[in-house]
Amino acid sequence: MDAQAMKDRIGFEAARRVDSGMRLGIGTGSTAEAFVRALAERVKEGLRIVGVPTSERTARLCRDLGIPLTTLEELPELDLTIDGTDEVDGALRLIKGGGGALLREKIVASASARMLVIADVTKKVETLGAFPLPVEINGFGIVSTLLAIERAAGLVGVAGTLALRRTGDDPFITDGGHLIVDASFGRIPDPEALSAALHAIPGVVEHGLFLGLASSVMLAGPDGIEELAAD
Ligand SMILES: O=C(CO)[C@H](O)[C@H](O)COP(=O)(O)O
Repeated sequence: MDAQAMKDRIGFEAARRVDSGMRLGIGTGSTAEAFVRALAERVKEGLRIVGVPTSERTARLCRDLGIPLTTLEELPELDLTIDGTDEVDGALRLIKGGGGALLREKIVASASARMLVIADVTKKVETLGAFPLPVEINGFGIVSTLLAIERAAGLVGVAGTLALRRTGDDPFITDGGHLIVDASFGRIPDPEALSAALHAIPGVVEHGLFLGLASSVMLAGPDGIEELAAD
């Protein structure tokens, strides 16, 4: 099964977990898009849901496919968020933000009673950190913020290069108008400590460590779907 077929399979399975009447957070990325396409088919067949998208990109796709949308202002509490991930460990801790939507993704997941994560098996890791950690930062005082990130990381035993994310020659700008720094720390032995250290930096808007948010994870592989659930 090729990569797209695995995404389509997991997207289809995730869409089956959605019940009529649900208030749904809708994730961002290629796996989330496969879910959106499968969800749209169910909506056409009569499934009644209302979704809150985690990015402008997802909002556009949902609108094109006829999925009813609202905002968190209108609907501040959701039943379920379904989203992809860049990495997941055995404790269901995630690194997200490869698509640059981590801030809205985290706000939406935090407003949801449950978060179902969908991915292919290659995203499962022993220890988080092979995927560079996206850190969303304010545009003011970037150099000071980068130095503070380096210092904070050092205090919790990680180090590595920081790269400002770009789109061509220009900095990548998030839906919230911020910048993203991709931090290649390698192995992150204590994600909770790193999360707290990054949150203490004023220029850091949010980071891509999603800790204690995922309730379950469905991983598609060549032999079928593996499911991991929080204790
Ligand atoms: O966090 C994300 C976007 O900010 C995505 O969910 C993550 O990057 C996974 O994307 P894909 O399904 O395309 O591999």
